[in-house]
Amino acid sequence: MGTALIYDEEMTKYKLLWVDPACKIEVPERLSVSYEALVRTGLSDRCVSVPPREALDAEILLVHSEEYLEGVKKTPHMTLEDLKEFTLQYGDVYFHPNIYHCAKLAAGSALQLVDSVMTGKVRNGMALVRPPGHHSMRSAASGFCVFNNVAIAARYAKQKHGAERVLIVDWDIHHGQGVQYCFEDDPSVLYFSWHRYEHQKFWPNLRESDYDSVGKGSGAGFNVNVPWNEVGMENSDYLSVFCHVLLPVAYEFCPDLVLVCAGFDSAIGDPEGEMCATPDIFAHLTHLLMNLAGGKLCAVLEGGYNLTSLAQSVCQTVQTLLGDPLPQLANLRSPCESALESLQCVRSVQRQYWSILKHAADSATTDVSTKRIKLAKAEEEKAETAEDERSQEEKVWPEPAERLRPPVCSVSVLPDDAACPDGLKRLASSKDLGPLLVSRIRNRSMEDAGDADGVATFSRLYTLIEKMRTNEIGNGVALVPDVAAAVECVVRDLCSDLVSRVLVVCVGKEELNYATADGKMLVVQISGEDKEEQKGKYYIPVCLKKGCGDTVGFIQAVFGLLLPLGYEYDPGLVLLVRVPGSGVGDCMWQQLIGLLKGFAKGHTLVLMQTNDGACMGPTASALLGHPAPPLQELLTPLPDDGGALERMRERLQADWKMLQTTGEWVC
Ligand SMILES: CC(O)(O)CCCCCNCCCN
Ligand SMILES: [Zn+2]
Repeated sequence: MGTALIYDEEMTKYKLLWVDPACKIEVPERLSVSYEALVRTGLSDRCVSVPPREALDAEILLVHSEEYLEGVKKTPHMTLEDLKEFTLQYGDVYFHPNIYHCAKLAAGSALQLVDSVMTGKVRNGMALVRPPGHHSMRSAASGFCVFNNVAIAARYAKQKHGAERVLIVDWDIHHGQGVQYCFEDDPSVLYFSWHRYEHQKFWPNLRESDYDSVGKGSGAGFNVNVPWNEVGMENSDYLSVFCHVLLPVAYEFCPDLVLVCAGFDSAIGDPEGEMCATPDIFAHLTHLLMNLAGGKLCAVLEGGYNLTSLAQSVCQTVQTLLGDPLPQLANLRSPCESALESLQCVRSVQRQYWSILKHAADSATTDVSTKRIKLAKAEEEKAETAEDERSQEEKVWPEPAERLRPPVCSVSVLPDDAACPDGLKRLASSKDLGPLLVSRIRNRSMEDAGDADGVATFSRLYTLIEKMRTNEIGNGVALVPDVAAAVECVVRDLCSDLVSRVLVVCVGKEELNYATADGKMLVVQISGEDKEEQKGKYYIPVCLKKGCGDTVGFIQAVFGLLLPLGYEYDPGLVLLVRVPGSGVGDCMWQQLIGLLKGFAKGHTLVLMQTNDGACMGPTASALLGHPAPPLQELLTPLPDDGGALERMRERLQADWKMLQTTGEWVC
């Protein structure tokens, strides 16, 4: 299934008609440069073009009041003076004779996108719209927004398509207060927003944008705010919040549909955000959401005012929606102190609502005086570096790397009598390994590798790994007689001269404890076995008391440990090993394969035991990029699992900074 793209140049036909410093950044070129970039890169041709439509009154009234709509309806006939007068009643927004028409098209575009995705016409999609929507409220325009496009889309998805749970992810750098107000008492819509806040000093300067606004009444826990109290946030800060807050909660929420308030003013170079995350981060943010809701994801443009980073970020997002390999995020740094403090505050306030966060460090015992002193200290430090004097130095960043699709997506290495799953190509050709490697293979591993087909298997694996390295092949799955022996052979003999860092993810209890101390491989083993302490930095046994069948425990391990480790380690290849009898469910297995594609440009080699072939179907489906089916409602985790994982994370974070979730300050 394809990716929808909704765009119409009509939405470029309104602009600021008078002087207003607060609004001058919201220009028509935002839309045209974004679309032109998609055309120039060939991405628009690969999308399913879906036309926008005007939202109907009834649809707008799903969120807005009659009197507000009636007022906006009058603007096309207003004189310039009337338009200015009408505008004065709202903040940081402007009206234009054509903005009502464009606002209906923007909202209608979001609805067209929801229809296309919910009816299965496409898998996912993006709507390039203006005016944006997430600040507009029931009876007020705000922050360049007239109608709340995404809020209307969420209500519409529930009413028309029977969606029961809708997740709204707002990665725009401003707080979408309009969305928060709309759903704060509604447990069927989970609103997540991060936003520049600076302790309420940044627009819209609302007390209710802070982390302790968790929703009201039955909606408590279904509003998640992550305030950024400093500028300059980077890729690692964004990924930490996704791994340690949004994704665990989103998986527990188990939405039927994901809507993204896709604002790109959170990217480097934007005058509003003043952040430092690079455009390719949106490839990963999009990817990390694509296995929720069976892949049903609708991204609707909100902000983004640096035309260069906006266009690049839009392309990164659409290219990921199309299923292309992800860019490698090089040299991630540690989340900064301020981000860690926000992370800790959010997790501690949300832990009472989300069992998956149950064991987050509890800093509810806020020592206000300490915090006040520290804040005062921070303020005076900040005063010294008087922000306004700080030169708005031109930010520069590298153009995102090209993301080439390999000619062959997925291959299989199978015994001759095993059927090749549809969609996969059977790797027949096997490189002549030469006597040295053959002898190493023979004497290293088990007896049956010694026989002809054993060596043939390994020579095919070598070929496969080599072709992944040259990006001729995306990923692959191999059935081998004995996975434990095969892993050792692959890592020690085949990868050693082909790949610099191999992330080995082992699901099940096989003894794999030969992690090299030199960091050439990182082994994360998830099993039900209570392992002795981990050996060194590069062998991390994760024990799930209820075994790998425990969905919540597994999700906690994936997001709390595996993904942050993987991002920090930045492997050139992922080796995913399925040990027979691990008990991991097919859905979880497919989710895992889907998520691990975010590493090593999607070069994953799955090793399974020949007698485990029953799982070949789901494995092939996930390797081919089909969205993993939603996990069934997540059950509450056994207390000890969560606690054990938290303790393990705290122990490991000295070595692995992406595992940190607490700052030195209490919040
Ligand atoms: C969609 C959006 O969230 O990007 C809209 C942001 C509105 C910002 C209003 N203040 C602007 C102050 C100018 N320095
Ligand atoms: Zn914004």
